[in-house]
Amino acid sequence: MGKHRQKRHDERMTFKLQLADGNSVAQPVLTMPAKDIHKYGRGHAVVMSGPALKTGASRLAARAALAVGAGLVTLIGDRAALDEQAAHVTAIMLKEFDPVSESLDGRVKAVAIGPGAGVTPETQQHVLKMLQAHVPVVLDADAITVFSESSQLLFKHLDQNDVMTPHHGEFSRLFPDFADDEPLAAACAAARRAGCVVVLKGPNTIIAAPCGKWAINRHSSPWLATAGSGDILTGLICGLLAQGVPSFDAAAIGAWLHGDIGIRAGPGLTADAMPDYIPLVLRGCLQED
Ligand SMILES: NC(=O)C1=CN([C@@H]2O[C@H](COP(=O)(O)OP(=O)(O)OC[C@H]3O[C@@H](n4cnc5c(N)ncnc54)[C@H](O)[C@@H]3O)[C@@H](O)[C@H]2O)[C@@H](O)CC1
Ligand SMILES: Nc1ncnc2c1ncn2[C@@H]1O[C@H](COP(=O)(O)OP(=O)(O)O)[C@@H](O)[C@H]1O
Repeated sequence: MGKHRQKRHDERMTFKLQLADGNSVAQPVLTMPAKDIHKYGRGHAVVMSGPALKTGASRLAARAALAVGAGLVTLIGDRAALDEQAAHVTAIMLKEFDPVSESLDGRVKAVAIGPGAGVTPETQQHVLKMLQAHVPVVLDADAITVFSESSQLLFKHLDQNDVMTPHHGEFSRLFPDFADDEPLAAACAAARRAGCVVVLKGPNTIIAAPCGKWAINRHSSPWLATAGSGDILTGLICGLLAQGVPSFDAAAIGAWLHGDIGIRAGPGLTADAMPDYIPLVLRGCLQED
């Protein structure tokens, strides 16, 4: 394992993954946080903003990370991007930050990068820099595509605490030799090769770990096929990781919660509206003493 990881605190873990029939993701159990918890105890998540005029996708991810329970969420990026973000967010914090020359605050517990990032050399640099930090990283969208021609470089920096969330198009670019395989076999082979958790998205979403463990989330709805829906999933997983949920469980629970949003909301669902369903979805999972 290349990266130093922070010790996970079981008392901080309020989400429990449940599997039915061996590998089907079932409704997770959410327990109340400790009475004396504070926001840093619930975890600080960081989402890398896309550049100006491409900030929407990262904002969706940040909103989902906060709503799923991270105690604090910060969008990081350049000044022009943050000026745009500032017109839209309130509870989410903003920090001007250059991942190449600066390091993350030691209290950050999870990072998401890729939504709206752009397929550019800068995105590749930013991803590699984030992967050198001490925290789990969720890679989505352009953070995956940008390594189409240099997948080995990416795989060298990933470990089992990281999660990547490709749709089939992104998957085919990074794993062209598995792209035509049956999805379960493809996702498992990809996780082994990449050395991280792979979430192969679709009507059924497959979650595969490098150790061979896998699960399928069938709890979903075609209303989720809407622009920005995957950015919400990225934020959910990042927010769960920030709360100390282990990466495989965070990916599987995130997929179930995402599906539940689609089922509850139904027709007319847009990604903008998805974070508003998260409290309802979480209440459905809550086990009160
Ligand atoms: N509100 C926003 O600002 C949004 C920004 N987005 C960003 O837009 C950029 C491009 O992302 P896209 O995902 O649209 O495009 P991609 O750059 O991944 O390419 C889409 C191409 O992949 C193919 N493909 C194959 N299988 C697919 C599948 N299962 N789902 C989707 N496409 C598939 C499509 O046919 C299409 O030609 C990313 O940076 C993304 O984060 C999107 O997330 C949508 C919302
Ligand atoms: N037909 C479908 N049924 C169920 N879920 C779907 C369907 N189509 C897409 N989804 C889900 O919606 C999300 C779409 O993500 P993605 O393709 O990355 O879109 P975007 O880049 O616009 O955010 C994924 O989580 C995927 O599993």
